[in-house]
Amino acid sequence: MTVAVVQFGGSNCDRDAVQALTHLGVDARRVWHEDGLPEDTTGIVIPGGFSYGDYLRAGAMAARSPIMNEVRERAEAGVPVLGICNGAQIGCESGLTEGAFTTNRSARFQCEHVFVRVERADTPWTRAYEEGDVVELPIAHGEGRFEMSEERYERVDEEGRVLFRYCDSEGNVTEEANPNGSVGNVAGVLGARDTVAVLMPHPERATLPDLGRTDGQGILQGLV
Ligand SMILES: NC(=O)CC[C@H](N)C(=O)O
Repeated sequence: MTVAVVQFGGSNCDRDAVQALTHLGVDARRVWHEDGLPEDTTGIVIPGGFSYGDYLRAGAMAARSPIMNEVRERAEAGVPVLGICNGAQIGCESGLTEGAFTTNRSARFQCEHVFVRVERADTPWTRAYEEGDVVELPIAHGEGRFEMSEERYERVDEEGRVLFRYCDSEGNVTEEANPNGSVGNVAGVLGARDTVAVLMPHPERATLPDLGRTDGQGILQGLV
């Protein structure tokens, strides 16, 4: 079993993802985007960073790399795909998930800890949690505001595609707990299949015990 952590020019969380997955006993390796996905890929992580310097729009250029065609094909075949932060932006830009990530309401880069509520506990990414659980994770982004039209958001919500919502420490989804102005406090969404998910917070930065909290471990276990 091999999880491919796809690296673009400007990715900077690829090593962190490999290290966190290795800690969980997963065989994970970095794959340079031009090299394509290895035949034996059983899971895919699109890691965080600043692919192509966030020029144009964060994730827009990496989404057009040919490897993303392979990622889409594998995703359709049921291979689990997780996009984290810049990887979430690439996921939306490449159509793996709906919506878009735009500039934070603050118009600033934000690096802090947030709470997110588990909205669906019956997915590979959230098996380790109960619905309504509050998970503490780090965020570090300038373009993390999840956006889509109101009608589309209502449909996505009704279809149960919202995986995590920003909340306070008690699990209340409030405007104050929304760090970036995301519609519906959405912090993470599912793709067409439950095996595809993208999220702005960084579970790989909350997995190694040496780094403090380990709330993110369960999310990465979705790749196992
Ligand atoms: N940590 C990240 O992946 C950052 C994502 C992106 N560069 C942004 O600032 O929004």
